[in-house]
Amino acid sequence: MSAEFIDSFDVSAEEKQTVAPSQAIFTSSSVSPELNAQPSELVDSSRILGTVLAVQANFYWVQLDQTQPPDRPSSTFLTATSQSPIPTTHLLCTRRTRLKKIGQQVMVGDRVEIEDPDWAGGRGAIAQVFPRKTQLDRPPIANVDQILLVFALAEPMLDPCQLSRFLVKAESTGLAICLCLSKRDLVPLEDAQQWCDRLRTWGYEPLLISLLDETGLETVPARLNQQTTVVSGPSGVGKSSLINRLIPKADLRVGAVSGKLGRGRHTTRHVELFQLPTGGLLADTPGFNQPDLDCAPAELAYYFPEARQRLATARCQFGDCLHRDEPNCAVRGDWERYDYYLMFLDEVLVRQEAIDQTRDAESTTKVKIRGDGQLQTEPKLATKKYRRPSRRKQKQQLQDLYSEINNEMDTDEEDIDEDRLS
Ligand SMILES: Nc1nc2c(ncn2[C@@H]2O[C@H](COP(=O)(O)OP(=O)(O)OP(=O)(O)O)[C@@H](O)[C@H]2O)c(=O)[nH]1
Ligand SMILES: [Zn+2]
Repeated sequence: MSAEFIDSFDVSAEEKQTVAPSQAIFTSSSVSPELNAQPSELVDSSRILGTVLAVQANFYWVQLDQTQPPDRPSSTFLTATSQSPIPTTHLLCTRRTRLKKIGQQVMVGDRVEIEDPDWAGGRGAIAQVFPRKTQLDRPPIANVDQILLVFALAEPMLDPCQLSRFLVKAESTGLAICLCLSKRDLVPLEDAQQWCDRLRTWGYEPLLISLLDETGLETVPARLNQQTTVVSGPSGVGKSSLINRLIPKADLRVGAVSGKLGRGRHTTRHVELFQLPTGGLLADTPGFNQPDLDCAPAELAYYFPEARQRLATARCQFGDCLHRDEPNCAVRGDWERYDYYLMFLDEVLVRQEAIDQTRDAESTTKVKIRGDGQLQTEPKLATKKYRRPSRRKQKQQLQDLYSEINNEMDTDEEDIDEDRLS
């Protein structure tokens, strides 16, 4: 996002679209049918199409597909307010009232059509949001193709359980995953190679990089080319450093690893897509160390490539097998991460149970047996706290209030008398 975009609008911290570090990451939601009902992007050079790179309050920073309107010469325009040059590759847009009325949100990553461009002022209005291919809720980004998961080989130490947790969370989005092991310079080459071999048995082909001695960096752009990628990983693994290297314009702050836990400072706040020089878009996410696992217990096995592979070639005896101690289970076995599977399964089962209990407690109907023995569903009475008090109780409350006021008046009078005396 340009500095002008951030600086020209005085928005409060609450209004800015931010992702708190405590939030679970990679919550994806299914794409709404209304969105899919909208017209698609037709090839028509008279239409102004673009991608939303950043959102702040009610303004959208849109990168245009075409660098300038076809009927205008290539040039740079000045804004009336800042007098700083705004390239015609981007427009600062509002959302058409019609979209607001139908509740159409505009997210970072959305493909949009712009109307009424004010080329000199660098402004426009979003008239249409095209159907989303994918939608992440946390961080809120549309049309993401893949997740670049960065883990350091050291500082902070690579923990296979934590890595598995991030991988499961990333797998649950259904997006492609690119795993990157950073800080190669901090461990002997053999150790790094061992990690790569180990991760291959998990079903991943990691990139091995070091920003310090610049090894492996040439492998990264090819994996990001023409894709929209979200970078994720624990704090302090070098995500911001990597993005700054790939996109110097991004200028993300790099935090030093600090504290007993070897955690990095959390410096990443805005949800924003940066353009890769080679083509494609990249978003940073805040570093955090413990993503919540919130998938359904029955889905969990599918987020381990090793289990997925087993299920592709064999079937468990029971359709609802959770792959613990059920007979003739195709998943249970001596694969390295099976114990992590069991551990995460316990976690999602506990969570599921808590959700079920809340649902029962919040149920608004109750089942009654009628005189003729038939079951009948009827609405639950409001809880006591919302029931209207009885007349007797109301009268009692009034009397209490009356005597309370009388007592207070007596006390006040006594105080006044005392004042007079003193
Ligand atoms: N030795 C070594 N240090 C690195 C490398 N890459 C990054 N660092 C250092 O690691 C520390 C953390 O880097 P950041 O880029 O801030 O890490 P981050 O993942 O963005 O951290 P958060 O913003 O907390 O999520 C900084 O001190 C970097 O200089 C590397 O390849 N080798
Ligand atoms: Zn099974």
